[in-house]
Amino acid sequence: MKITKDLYQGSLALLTDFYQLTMAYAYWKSGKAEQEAVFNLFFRKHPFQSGFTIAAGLEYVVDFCNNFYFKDDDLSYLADMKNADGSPVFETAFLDYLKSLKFTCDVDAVEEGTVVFPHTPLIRVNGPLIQCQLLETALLNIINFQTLIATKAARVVLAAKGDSVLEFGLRRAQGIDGALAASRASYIGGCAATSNVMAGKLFGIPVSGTHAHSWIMSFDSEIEAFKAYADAFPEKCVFLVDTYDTVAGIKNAIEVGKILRENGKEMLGVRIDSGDLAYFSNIAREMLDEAGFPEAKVVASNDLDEHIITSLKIQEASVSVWGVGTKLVTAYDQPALGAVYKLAAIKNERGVWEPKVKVSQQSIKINIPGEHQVSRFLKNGRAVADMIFLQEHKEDKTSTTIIDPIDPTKRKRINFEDFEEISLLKPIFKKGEQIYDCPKIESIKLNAQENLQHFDKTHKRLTNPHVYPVGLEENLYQLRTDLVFKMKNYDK
Ligand SMILES: Nc1ncnc2c1ncn2[C@@H]1O[C@H](COP(=O)(O)OP(=O)(O)OP(=O)(O)O)[C@@H](O)[C@H]1O
Ligand SMILES: O=P(O)(O)OC[C@H]1O[C@H](OP(=O)(O)OP(=O)(O)O)[C@H](O)[C@@H]1O
Ligand SMILES: O=C(O)c1cccnc1
Ligand SMILES: [Mg+2]
Repeated sequence: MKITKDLYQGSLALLTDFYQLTMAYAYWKSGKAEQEAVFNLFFRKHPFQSGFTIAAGLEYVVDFCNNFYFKDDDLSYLADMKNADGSPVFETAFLDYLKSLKFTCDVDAVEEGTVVFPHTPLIRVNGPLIQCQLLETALLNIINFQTLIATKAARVVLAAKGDSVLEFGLRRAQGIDGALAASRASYIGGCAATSNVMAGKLFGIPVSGTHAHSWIMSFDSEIEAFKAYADAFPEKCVFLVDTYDTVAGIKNAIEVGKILRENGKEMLGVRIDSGDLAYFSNIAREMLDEAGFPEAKVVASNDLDEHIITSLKIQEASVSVWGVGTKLVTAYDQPALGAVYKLAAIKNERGVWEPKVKVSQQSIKINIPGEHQVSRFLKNGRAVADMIFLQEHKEDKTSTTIIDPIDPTKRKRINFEDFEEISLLKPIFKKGEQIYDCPKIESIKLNAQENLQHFDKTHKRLTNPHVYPVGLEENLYQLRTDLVFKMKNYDK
């Protein structure tokens, strides 16, 4: 689908921070607009203290880049902006330049659903400085949120250990767009369906659901409500049993289940939305089994997340479908992923690439200079390490050492012939032309599942996971160290 067309009616070029436009103007004014640059989008820490992150949002980025242009009304809005002295912020010649601006960047990115780690670029943009700069805010907005939610969903789904997880978040999501993007990302992360009908239509996600307490309350009795629902939806009966008394509710559900069966239909299950979910799900399971409904499912909901689901599993709750809303779509325990977008290299006036670093007191904030590639090494289908490197450093080598970007005492020797090597960054745009077909959401979801299977369970543990090694190829590590020393004047 065309996200900008269907959701936003056109270009999103103004979906940016004002400072991107002021920098763009100043780049143009100082003659730097067309200077070639490389920017990397990466995060520094997994969200939720997770041992892995699931990349998501690329289809939105592709659509954003394809529709990256300034409309006439965008330009008149900018033309009306005034400085304190009443003069225009942007001169007309610059606005004319923006009007004729065409997206001409190369974009390489990891595919949606890929398991990713701190420091590795999720997106690499190579092109005129002004364009690279103008993409920053929107790319971060898109990737930060969808990657965050896909990761949360993957954790919830891991906790559910093969049970279906339904995403019920729309009513508590962060606004309309937050809800839609969250439903999409939740599906990528492994949810089986969403309650969000518009997300179903826009993204091709399965839609499902049960019914609410209001349905029961609108009748004189619970059993009448169940019967009426069964009349309307004989194929889709999941009865919400906790409006008045959960045990009595399960009895009523069984009674109506028997009527359905007499008519050749099967009750799908019951939903419990309050109280002790371990206690009531076990009672429901026993009562359903005893009454001859072993196939009927027990659905649980009510402020669930991966930790409560894990606890309920440990308590041997008899839940087989989990409805998860608020804590999933709002990423309740960590509401933002902190991915950043940093200049990594720039071509100087003599046409020579210069790698760039931002020096920081905190070593985690020192970026990695240069135009990177990322390789994942697998042995017998199991991922063992990721390597960030510069192409020219790897050529002619049969082995190398990778070095942790934060703790140089952590190293790993890599003999290339011992591993299957996968290149994570795929070409998406070449000189502004899209050369990548965005996969269907089903294959993105499958990609996430297959990717996760490559990782040892110790990395997928929800608490205190084992850290997966990601390192800089030794020459890149040296380049970065030398550059930091140079910028800090340590060599003087
Ligand atoms: N056996 C259990 N072990 C751990 N957590 C549970 C268990 N049963 C329910 N929970 C969780 O405890 C919390 C209970 O919240 P709360 O007290 O607000 O719900 P409630 O009073 O049962 O329901 P409601 O207010 O919707 O009628 C929910 O997050 C729920 O998922
Ligand atoms: O709990 P969540 O993970 O967000 O899942 C969605 C919730 O939305 C519905 O009720 P709602 O919360 O609107 O009302 P209730 O809590 O009074 O049942 C549903 O019954 C779930 O409880
Ligand atoms: O279909 C449901 O059961 C549902 C949908 C949204 C929120 N809570 C529950
Ligand atoms: Mg609730």
